[in-house]
Amino acid sequence: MSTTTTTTAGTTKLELRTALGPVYRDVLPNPPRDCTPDEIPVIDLEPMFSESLEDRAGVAAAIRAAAVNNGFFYVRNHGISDEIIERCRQQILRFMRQPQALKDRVDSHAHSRFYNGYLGSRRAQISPGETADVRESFSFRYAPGDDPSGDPGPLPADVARWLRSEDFVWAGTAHLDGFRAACVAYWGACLTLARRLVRAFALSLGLDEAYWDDKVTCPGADAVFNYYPPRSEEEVRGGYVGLGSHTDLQLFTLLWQDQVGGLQVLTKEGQWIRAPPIEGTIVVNIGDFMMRLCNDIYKSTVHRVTNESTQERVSMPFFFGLNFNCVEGVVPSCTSESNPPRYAPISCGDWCQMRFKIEREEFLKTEEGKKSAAPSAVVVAM
Ligand SMILES: O=C(O)CCC(=O)C(=O)O
Ligand SMILES: [Fe+2]
Repeated sequence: MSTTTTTTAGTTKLELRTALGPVYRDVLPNPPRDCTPDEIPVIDLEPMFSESLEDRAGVAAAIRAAAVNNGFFYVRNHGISDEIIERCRQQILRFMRQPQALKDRVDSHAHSRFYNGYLGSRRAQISPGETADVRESFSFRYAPGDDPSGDPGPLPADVARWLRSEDFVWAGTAHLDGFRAACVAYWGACLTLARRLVRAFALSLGLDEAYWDDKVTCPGADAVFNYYPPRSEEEVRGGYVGLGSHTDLQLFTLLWQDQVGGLQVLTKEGQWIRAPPIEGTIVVNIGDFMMRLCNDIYKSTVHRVTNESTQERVSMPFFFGLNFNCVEGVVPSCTSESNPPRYAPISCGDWCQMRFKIEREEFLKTEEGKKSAAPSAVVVAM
């Protein structure tokens, strides 16, 4: 590949935020280019739903190959219907196109204890060395009453204390007929798919398929609906990003994106590659917690988004992890006497909380962040 011949002299350092403090990556000076099918393959999930273990093992092997490489792949035949996706996308557009005051009813800074609700454009900055994010988002989390596998019923206290859903997100959007139902239907379909996929991941790591089954009963299942408006002239001139460079936090992310494009992935070599929309697919990428559990065999890969088009862009990631109370260390199949665990066990909940907190606290110290501390009733002029 031509990128490997570039000398290190022209590289730049990219600072990334992690739960444990900053880490750095070298980035080549080459402009972003399209990915090749080897770099971000398309995996057909049809055989994952087969009765035959051999079929399922084939999918697991394909996942492993992608996960050790760039940690990103597309899946098709994933089982989430076009109707569920389209209804959700339409409702997100409807929510985002409302007057600012209506969106601020569910403002995250003002109302949420757990980073749920609405975040306006330039109200967060995921990457410390880039700009605030020109992205609006609406987030909600696992609620037992909405679980597509059925309400798990009364939860033990150590599980219940980790529940992160908040009703204000639905109370403040109740005027949008069908909004909640469409969001929850998409979220539920993602959760069902993720619980299947986590079995394929277990198989891919040489574990029993059921290895994590009882640890995903009340899981990290965070929907974050992203809306990237076309950037203003000023934002284009200022080199504003849509969503700055970052890694995802949990086991893996399911990411539906519309046809506008803008997602980029940083390869091991330090080359930005575009992950263009492919109709009928969902992007899957490895998160930091999975990388910990498999002792770095699978890669939690840096990615970023900028909407360079003149259209609105919608993406609908779903972040999937273990039950937040589960304290999990490196899995047995990824460690040996000669390859000891690099990471201490930690709960998925603590892991996520650490980074969300750092991100919010650091942002509130920036100039743009200080404006977010304004009372929610005040629409702050940008
Ligand atoms: O919008 C996208 O394509 C990616 C979003 C993303 O990376 C995230 O929300 O973590
Ligand atoms: Fe992401």
